[in-house]
Amino acid sequence: MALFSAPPSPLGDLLQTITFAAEKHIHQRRKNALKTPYINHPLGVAHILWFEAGVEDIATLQGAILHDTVEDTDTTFEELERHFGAEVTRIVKECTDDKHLPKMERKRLQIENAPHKSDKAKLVKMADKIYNLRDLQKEAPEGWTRERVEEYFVWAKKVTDGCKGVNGRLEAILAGIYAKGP
Ligand SMILES: Nc1nc2c(ncn2[C@@H]2O[C@H](COP(=O)(O)OP(=O)(O)O)[C@@H](OP(=O)(O)OP(=O)(O)O)[C@H]2O)c(=O)[nH]1
Ligand SMILES: [Mn+2]
Repeated sequence: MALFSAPPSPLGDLLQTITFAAEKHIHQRRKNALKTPYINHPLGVAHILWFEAGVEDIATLQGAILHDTVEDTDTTFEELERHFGAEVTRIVKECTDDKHLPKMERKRLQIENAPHKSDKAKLVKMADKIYNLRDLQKEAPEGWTRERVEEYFVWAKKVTDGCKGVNGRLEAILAGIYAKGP
């Protein structure tokens, strides 16, 4: 409960965003052996953007923190709009797969749609893939074969190739990851 009215600030906006995402992902775990809390992933994506890519735009960082809330929890775009406004909601929308579609179709659409996304959504998409690829280099999710990991690398490259032109640092990190491989 707020005891006083905090002044508007990007730091406050970020805290609200982190708290919202943490509550939404509360029951979700990563697919690793330790079953890490899922919130580590969206926070890690925002961390890559700020600390490795030099991204200072708050809406982009908020989009990163919220990027899996609609896809993976009961969160709606209306709810995001109400709490965080139109720009943040648009970024999340651009990063959200339609879960009603078959998986193969979703994967195909990510490749096809990547080049047409906004610059801010491209930043989130690239950082999302960096986080997941690094996870795969450390440890495959439970039940994943070597082949499935390799296929993820091939597919992720096709998606991130379509995101080129907005951040050289992210592109360099991705090039290093693909050169090393799984
Ligand atoms: N590497 C890895 N990924 C994990 C882990 N736990 C959960 N994930 C999530 O799994 C997704 C990648 O697995 P897939 O089999 O391709 O997708 P699926 O979730 O639709 O089954 C990613 O979703 P996403 O972030 O929405 O991204 P993407 O599906 O668009 O790549 C990733 O965040 C983990 O321990 N390691
Ligand atoms: Mn993600």
